[in-house]
Amino acid sequence: MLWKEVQITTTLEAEEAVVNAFYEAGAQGVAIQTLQDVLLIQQDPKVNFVDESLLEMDPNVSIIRGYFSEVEDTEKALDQLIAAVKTLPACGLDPGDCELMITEIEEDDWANSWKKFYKPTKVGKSIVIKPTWEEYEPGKDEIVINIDPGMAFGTGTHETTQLCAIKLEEYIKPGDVVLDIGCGTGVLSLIAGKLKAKKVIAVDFDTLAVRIARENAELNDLGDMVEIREGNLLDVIDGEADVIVANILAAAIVELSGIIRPYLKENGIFISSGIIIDRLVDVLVALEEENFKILFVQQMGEWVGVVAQKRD
Ligand SMILES: C[S@@+](CC[C@H](N)C(=O)[O-])C[C@H]1O[C@@H](n2cnc3c(N)ncnc32)[C@H](O)[C@@H]1O
Repeated sequence: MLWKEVQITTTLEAEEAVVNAFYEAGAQGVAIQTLQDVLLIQQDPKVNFVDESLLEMDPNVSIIRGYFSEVEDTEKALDQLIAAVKTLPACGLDPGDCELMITEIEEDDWANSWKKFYKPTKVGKSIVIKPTWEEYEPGKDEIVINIDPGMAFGTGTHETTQLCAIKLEEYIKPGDVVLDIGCGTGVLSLIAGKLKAKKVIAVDFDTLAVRIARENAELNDLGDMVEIREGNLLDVIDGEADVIVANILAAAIVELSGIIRPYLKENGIFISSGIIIDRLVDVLVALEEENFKILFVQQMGEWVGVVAQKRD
């Protein structure tokens, strides 16, 4: 179905009034974009990529986009919208230049527009994480992971994923048993599989992530070796692993630290991330209380990755 996207660039003070004008003119949906919002989105751990050019936005400007379906009389809607915006100065609001842009978009393009920002990403020495729809010619010794993230976290572009991936590359030995707690798209499990782990068990409590991770395992011919289970943290795990990786939030890493020992072999490695720098101390204290030796701490942006080893 075709949609008309009508964009008006206005001032922060006129933002609310312009949004109202959009709705009164019959817009089916309205999206607001300000520099403030972009900065907030960038800090959200569930968002993997932000178009860098958005960070150059004027901080005093608000871009409002309204969406009109083809069944509406868009000409009439536009006239009504423009008339409403023109009344704003009389109400004491300065709407600025009100630059207007109208674009026709396919509904499908709208839903998939984020895909153009997701490109193959090289992580560590040999890992390349690539979206399924991009072509990539691997170099010698490169390991390519194909990912279709759908709505799950884990494109490989986020600092926390990369912190874990780099350490998996360093610590996994052929034949290892690996657990991936909070697997999202399954990206870390697939890396472990391609690094020749013997068995990988991945867990997520999000049903959608579990489905997407299973699809990605099949896509990478790792369906037999990487097993995806739905559940909370270690609830659906039995047995011991050589390496456990968990890219969740600090609170979950602290909780895991207290229950993880029985699931790790002697001298086993626990790689964790998703830890915002302010919570690093809590994680380190929790690990030390459980007699883990801290082998490595690395920061990327405001995120930290920690590698710890189980001691007797
Ligand atoms: C930050 S994402 C990491 C995804 C992927 N492992 C990566 O590194 O890109 C965290 C994932 O953990 C899952 N998660 C959060 N809390 C969990 C819990 N208590 N038990 C299982 N999964 C959890 C979320 O659903 C999400 O998919």
